Amino acid sequence: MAQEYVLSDLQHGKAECRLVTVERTGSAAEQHVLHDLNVTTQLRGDFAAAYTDGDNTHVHATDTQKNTVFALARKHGVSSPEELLLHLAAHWRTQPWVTGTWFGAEQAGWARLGNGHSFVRTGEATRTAWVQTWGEDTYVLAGVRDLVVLKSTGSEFHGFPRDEFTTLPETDDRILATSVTATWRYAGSGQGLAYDDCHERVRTALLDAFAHTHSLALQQTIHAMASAALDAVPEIDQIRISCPNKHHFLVDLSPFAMDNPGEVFVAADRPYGLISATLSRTGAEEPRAWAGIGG
Ligand SMILES: O=c1[nH]c(=O)c2[nH]c(=O)[nH]c2[nH]1
Repeated sequence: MAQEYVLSDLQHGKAECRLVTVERTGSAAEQHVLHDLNVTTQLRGDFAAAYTDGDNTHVHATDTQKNTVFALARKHGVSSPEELLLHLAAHWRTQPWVTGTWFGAEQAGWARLGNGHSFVRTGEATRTAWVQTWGEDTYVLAGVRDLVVLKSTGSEFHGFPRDEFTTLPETDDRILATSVTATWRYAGSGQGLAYDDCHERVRTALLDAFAHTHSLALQQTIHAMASAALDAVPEIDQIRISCPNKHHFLVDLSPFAMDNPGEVFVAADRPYGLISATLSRTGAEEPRAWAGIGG
């Protein structure tokens, strides 16, 4: 007898559409506005026949989805990654057989080089955004990744359990370094907000909290950063932060008859601690909003 299996979690779309737009003012001394995005689309819906029978009647081709990214960028412009994704969601959620959508974007930064049309890539961090719909519900999330920060003092780690496998010494002064991935969810349906401004305020809150928290654990710093973001930006309801602990170990220079009073370190790249948490306003948990969103 043939086995019965359950087919689920069907989605298809185009990953990593590299979209670059140039907003032109048309004046003689043009100040172009550049947007550099990496957009991924995913549709959920009644697509089972394509998997079971190769029947593509309901399949909105991933090529069509890619074209829609570029066409809607032309039609609406790209005022922010969130707004472009909301236009994509508004388009696709009304198409036949589509019951849900998922759109993600990463934005690379470009800084001006003075003449209005020349730019240099800023490597500091990548801005991220997601819009997803489940039936009538819309969720807008945004974030930052690869925000690399370090403090050369003001970090301790002690009081942890010791057993037969523990070798880590306790410390009251160490380097704390990490690469912050933070993702936040805008309250309610998350629409109609000043996304660039919100992004800047969250980023500032995260960096200020990192700098000004005297850290007893990276966990405590993560909590301080998340709280600072929720305090500073009422437009957001939840924030998830994930941080690798980029260990810096004091080098033993005693074989060379040298001391090392916290000045020479080896930066180890792996393994690394990996620590994360989500902080939500009370009652604001929305697990569906986070489906398919890492970090
Ligand atoms: O801030 C830290 N948190 C940990 O959980 C941990 N574990 C570890 O080995 N070092 C650290 N540092």
